[in-house]
Amino acid sequence: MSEQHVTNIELSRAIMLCLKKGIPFYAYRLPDDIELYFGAQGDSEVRSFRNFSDITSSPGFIFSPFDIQSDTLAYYLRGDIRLADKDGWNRLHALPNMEYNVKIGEYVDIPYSIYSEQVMKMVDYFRSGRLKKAVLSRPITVACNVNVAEIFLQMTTLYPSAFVSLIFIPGKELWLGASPETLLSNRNGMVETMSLAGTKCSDDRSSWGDKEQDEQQIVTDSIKVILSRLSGGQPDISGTFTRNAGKVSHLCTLFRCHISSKNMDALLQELHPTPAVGGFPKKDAIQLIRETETYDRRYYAGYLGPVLDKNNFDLFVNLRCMEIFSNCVHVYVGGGITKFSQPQLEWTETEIKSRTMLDLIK
Ligand SMILES: C=C(O[C@H]1C=CC=C(C(=O)O)[C@@H]1O)C(=O)O
Repeated sequence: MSEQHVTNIELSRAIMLCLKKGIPFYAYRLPDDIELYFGAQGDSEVRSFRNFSDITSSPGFIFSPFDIQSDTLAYYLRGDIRLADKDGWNRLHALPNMEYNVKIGEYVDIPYSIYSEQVMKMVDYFRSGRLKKAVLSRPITVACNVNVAEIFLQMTTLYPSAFVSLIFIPGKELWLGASPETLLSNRNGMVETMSLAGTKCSDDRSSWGDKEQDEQQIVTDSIKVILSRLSGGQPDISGTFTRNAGKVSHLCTLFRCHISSKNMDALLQELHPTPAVGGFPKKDAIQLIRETETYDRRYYAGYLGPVLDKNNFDLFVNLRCMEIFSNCVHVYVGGGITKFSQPQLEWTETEIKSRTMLDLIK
């Protein structure tokens, strides 16, 4: 997306320097790409993001929560200093130490006994016909002290087709992830998105079951309606195929169409959260999630990604991610629940998904 080129060593050094000095920064590697990108903000005041017209300075990075009605802020982190800029290193070194507190994480695991009750509560809703699908998630806490730069680089090797990212807002947020899911990618009005749902182990060669096909079709139908309305035409839609995402595979359908810039904010608002992380119908599903889950998702299943300018950006769903604290990490995992769901199978699915992150920290 831009002209810069950063080596692993340069990136590691920059990450460690920013963590030590309290400098807000982001780092990422786009899916199926090899370039590493890094941007740091020259001051500590990270502004909120409401819509694309707020973006007056670029490049930068959007970091938005799952529940945009909640108190959790959506941020736009400016990439004032990039490593590949001629004087990037010097400018980074010249920044003063900024004050910040390292956050301490709490123990927030959800045991199977609670999780299975939550699944059954949702299944009852679906059987009574009020809703078709909702995504139930849970945090997993691991006591550890991670080397953030090392894990970020390992992720880029292990998950070549993922969006690998790291974002640091001193005293507030430190998140790492390897997302398999594009939310919205824009190249001067030509937008792409995907319907990604249904999960099996990547070495499972059996054909997809009804439950998986059904839950992915719900996402596909919902995206198709939104794109058709906002583009005023029919989007190009790929066939549905199996997409590998490390330890797991998903069903995937790709969409492409032209959207005018005046409709871009509306498109983002309507797409997020797709039924791949929220549910369907959207408003009722979000309400059911609020009533059922016993923790706050905050940025898990939100969206994030680089902005080159208002008309060129790549946003991904914040999945297969972890939040890093001084004493532990929280890994977040979820799965689509429909009337066909069985608690034990859903639990196992979240266990397998969690390996994407857990294998790197244990
Ligand atoms: C909600 C997650 O995955 C979503 C994306 C792909 C497959 C999913 C599923 O099979 O349920 C989920 O919709 C997660 O990984 O936490």
